[in-house]
Amino acid sequence: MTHTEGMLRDGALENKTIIVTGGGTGLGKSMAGYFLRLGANVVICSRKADVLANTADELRQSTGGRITFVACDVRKTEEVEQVIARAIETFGRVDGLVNNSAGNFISPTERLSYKAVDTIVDIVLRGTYYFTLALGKYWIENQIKGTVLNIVTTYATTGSGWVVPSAMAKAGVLTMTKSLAFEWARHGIRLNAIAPGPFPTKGAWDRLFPEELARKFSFENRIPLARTGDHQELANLAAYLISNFSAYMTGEVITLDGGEVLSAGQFNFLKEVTDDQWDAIEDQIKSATRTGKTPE
Ligand SMILES: CCCCC/C=C/C(=O)SCCNC(=O)CCNC(=O)[C@H](O)C(C)(C)COP(=O)(O)OP(=O)(O)OC[C@H]1O[C@@H](n2cnc3c(N)ncnc32)[C@H](O)[C@@H]1OP(=O)(O)O
Ligand SMILES: NC(=O)C1=CN([C@@H]2O[C@H](COP(=O)(O)OP(=O)(O)OC[C@H]3O[C@@H](n4cnc5c(N)ncnc54)[C@H](OP(=O)(O)O)[C@@H]3O)[C@@H](O)[C@H]2O)C=CC1
Repeated sequence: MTHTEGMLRDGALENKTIIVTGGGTGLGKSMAGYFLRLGANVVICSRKADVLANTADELRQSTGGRITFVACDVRKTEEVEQVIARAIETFGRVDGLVNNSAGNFISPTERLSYKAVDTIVDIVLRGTYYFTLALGKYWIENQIKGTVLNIVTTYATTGSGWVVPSAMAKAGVLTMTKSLAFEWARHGIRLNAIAPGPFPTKGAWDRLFPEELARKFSFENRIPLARTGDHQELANLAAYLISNFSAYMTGEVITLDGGEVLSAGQFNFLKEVTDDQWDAIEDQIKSATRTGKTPE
């Protein structure tokens, strides 16, 4: 068994219909593909119909699963409602939602126009609460115990410079996850989140690690487990959180980042100390302890 293999048993998502926003590319496509392999019906949506059509064809062929797509800008409530209506029309009902669509790019915040900030916040935060609200109403009205999975970031909790609109919006999504998890628990609706570390995708890499930067900063040095994530690792966790296996979990955010977020640990700079230096340090500390002892 390796981390690049599917984790859940065959049929784990049978009879579930799951909407994956931003499912035409990157991590959304990988999650959609794995959900199909586990027997789910999948609806992918995003702005680019041609990208969605190609992904739907590819995944249908590779998995033999049932998938459809609807073009939708998650910032437009009418389009969000159309996706849900189409999903119900095609598959009879909706059981799960993965809020995965996002926009992001690195920039010094003082260089941003109001519109640039609005663009990111609207895709990430507004898009997520539009979809969640629309489906939540449908689930409550139809007594369906739906499940929401929100894809956030580790900096939704820590904050981060140079991606401030994304950080503000993802933090809002995380707070919504926890708040609604409590409020809607009485309807059997669960909400959880994943905070991924770096998982190579074209969308993220083009906007966050342009060549100029990629040459300078290596993930091997920054990430304790010395690698980026594999899409299947994220898909495994996503499938678990959307499945009935996680029925007792709600309001949780799970970090999947090879330990990257732990770099804030106050003594982690000691990573640079060699074994010889540790010998000397140990002697110094023990000697200071001895001389500091009260004489008998
Ligand atoms: C490894 C750790 C990962 C960390 C976490 C990762 C989080 C992620 O979210 S990665 C996912 C990244 N994927 C995407 O962003 C895909 C979708 N993105 C896009 O389509 C564009 O990048 C978009 C977000 C800018 C939206 O495109 P569009 O709706 O076409 O918007 P405009 O091109 O019209 O731009 C709107 C506004 O923003 C200004 N702007 C755009 N890029 C930049 C930039 N690089 N620097 C500064 N400003 C930028 C643009 O100029 C527009 O503003 P105005 O000029 O005032 O009109
Ligand atoms: N890759 C990584 O290392 C990390 C990613 N993440 C998160 O993972 C998720 C997926 O990112 P990733 O796969 O890397 O990047 P992608 O760029 O591949 O995915 C983003 C998706 O969002 C869609 N999208 C953008 N704007 C809109 C909109 N207005 N309406 C509907 N859909 C929209 C895009 O499709 P289209 O252009 O067709 O609209 C695209 O499919 C995001 O939530 C991201 O924040 C978090 C941490 C790390």
